[in-house]
Amino acid sequence: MSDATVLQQEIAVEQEHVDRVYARLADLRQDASRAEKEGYQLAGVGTFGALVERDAMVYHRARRRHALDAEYEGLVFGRLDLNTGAVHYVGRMGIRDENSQSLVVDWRAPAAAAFYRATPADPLGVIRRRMIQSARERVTNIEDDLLDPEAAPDDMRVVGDGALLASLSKATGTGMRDIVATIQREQDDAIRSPASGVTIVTGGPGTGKTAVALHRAAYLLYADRSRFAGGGILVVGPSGVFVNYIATVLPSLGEDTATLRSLGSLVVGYDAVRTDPTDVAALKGSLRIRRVLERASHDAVPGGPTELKLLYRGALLRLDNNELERVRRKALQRGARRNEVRGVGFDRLFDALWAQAKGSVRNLPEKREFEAELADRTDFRDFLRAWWPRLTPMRVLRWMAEPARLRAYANGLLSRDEIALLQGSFDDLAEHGPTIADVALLDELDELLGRPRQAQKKSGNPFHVRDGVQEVSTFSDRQAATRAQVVREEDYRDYAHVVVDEAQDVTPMQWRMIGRRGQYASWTVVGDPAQTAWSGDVDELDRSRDRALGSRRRNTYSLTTNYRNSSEIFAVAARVIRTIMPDLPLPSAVRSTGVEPVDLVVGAAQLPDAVRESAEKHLSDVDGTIGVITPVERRDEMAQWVAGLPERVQVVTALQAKGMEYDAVVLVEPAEIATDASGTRTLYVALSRATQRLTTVGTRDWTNR
Ligand SMILES: Nc1ncnc2c1ncn2[C@@H]1O[C@H](COP(=O)(O)OP(=O)(O)OP(=O)(O)O)[C@@H](O)[C@H]1O
Repeated sequence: MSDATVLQQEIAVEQEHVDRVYARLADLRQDASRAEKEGYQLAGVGTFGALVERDAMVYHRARRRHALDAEYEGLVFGRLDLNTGAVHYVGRMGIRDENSQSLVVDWRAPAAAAFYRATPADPLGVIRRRMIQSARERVTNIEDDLLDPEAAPDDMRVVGDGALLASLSKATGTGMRDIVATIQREQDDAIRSPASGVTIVTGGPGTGKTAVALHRAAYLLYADRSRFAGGGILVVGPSGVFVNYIATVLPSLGEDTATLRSLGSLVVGYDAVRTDPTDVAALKGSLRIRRVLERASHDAVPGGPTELKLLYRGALLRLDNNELERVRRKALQRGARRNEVRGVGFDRLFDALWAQAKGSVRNLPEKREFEAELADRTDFRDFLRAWWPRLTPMRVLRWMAEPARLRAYANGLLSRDEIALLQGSFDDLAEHGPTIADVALLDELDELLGRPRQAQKKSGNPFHVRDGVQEVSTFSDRQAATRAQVVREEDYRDYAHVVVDEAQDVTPMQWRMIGRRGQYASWTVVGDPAQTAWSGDVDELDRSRDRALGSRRRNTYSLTTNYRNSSEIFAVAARVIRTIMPDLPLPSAVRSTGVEPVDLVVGAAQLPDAVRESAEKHLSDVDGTIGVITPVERRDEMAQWVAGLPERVQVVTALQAKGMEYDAVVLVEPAEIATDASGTRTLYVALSRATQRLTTVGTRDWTNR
């Protein structure tokens, strides 16, 4: 029998099982819809109990239907034939038949672990591992690994060679795909690492760190749903572009309890995309800026009153600037937070006025009455508001735009050159909002200023809009929601798990910002030190990370295979990083396309055409996305050069390219990116984004660096 015939026969065998699974899925879906409809009909009964029941039913069934729909495509992707004679199918969700027999095991269940972990050396009871590829409900291909030939029955057939490679050669879409069907063993170790403590995953470009981090989030939700869905999972990535790219992975895993944020949007109310020049970003990211902010948070309000004059029962009470300063300083002693100790400041002001009044006012009433009389006066209240207003972090950060203030706050903490570097970097705050680095400063100021105590606001709507079940709003749902903690206040901070992706680029100040949101969390931290753009103090960076992670137990994993780049493309990236890190262990790229990257050096006048033509060429070379990666300063001009090309062509800066992946990349002016060691690491990142094709275009030769 030919190989092709055997394959067709085996496909037919699997198709039979897959048909059963989809038939069962259709039944379950119908059940869910019916129950949902019945739930709505209960409304007609009109009793309170019926309404409560209705909403609970509708809510749960709608969720169930949503889950069934989300996992439709490629639902069954694996089969294990065990030496006990048992057969397990592995898929995106667990499904049982009407007799509660398992038709598919959820990929995260212990019974599915062998699918990812079994090797010929350690088959874990698996004789044959089969990967089943399908399009919608049709099985299209099968790839087998025979792990324990000695135990294999004579009639067992083994087909195919390389499901992983087939999956890696598929075109890249605009969003990241899940890898549940082809998770490799070293990745699976990290995904199933213990739920508590800190899981640290390192590895070179394309080794699946992001994929592992996200699948780990899905695994944790499966392994201990009440803990992780209840507390929530925070996923932090470097940029908005990146967060959009990975946003598609978690819903496809059926999870809706993860909050995805970029470093510029972690603080409520901000969605920063602007970047500072590298040296400014390093300064703003360094812990030394904290003391500068602390001074600002205690300073007098610009334009605030410099004296207090009150005519009281015929006598003039007067506090000059020195006196006012003394009162303010005293109230702000020992790290007091300005917005929280307003009352203390006011009390001290009353004390100072009282002391004066005692010497100059006849018929002075009791101190209490004296205070009440003053507190009733509009002129006095106006003074208090101007002298000690409630300050927002943004208002204080804007003070730093004033050179004299910045110099005063930074005096003795930053060098002259550093102060000069910062000068001007806060000028655009009012008009353009904060930069990504500023957001961590705003969070720090929020901490330093504190917040006035407020009555707890009741939320009108207990549900996030996210899962589309807005209609549930009864008492029972609210209770259920509270149990599941679907309700999270806007500035929620008590996450059960925090995932930090591209951790090598998180600055010390940003670690503080993230740490505030993960005080009770377990953590997954993934990154690659060789890809960092950080140009500041490395020890300080390590210390801040350690402080955020605390003394929790750490489990460290390293990934060694680059699944993204063709070996031809990664060879170019590897050459670049070797120039500054000759001994760095690099991952091995498993896939060769036989196509060498192209390097073009052209005159400045030809650059726009060369970029556009390269992008056009790649449009015909590949089916998926094409990234045009540019130095930060050239972003806008590049967008013009490629204007009008299909949406598959996306312009990003070298910094925005962090974590991203494209089928083809046109990298513009590499020499302008690699101006120093940090720039060389950024160039390494940019060069390792493409799966199939890479063209570098510039006006200068950059290869002999
Ligand atoms: N086991 C796997 N099966 C199939 N594809 C995989 C596997 N592991 C990783 N990939 C794919 O390899 C590519 C790179 O993965 P990912 O982005 O997670 O790597 P990374 O280590 O975070 O990369 P970088 O550090 O360069 O940003 C993705 O397209 C991912 O889907």
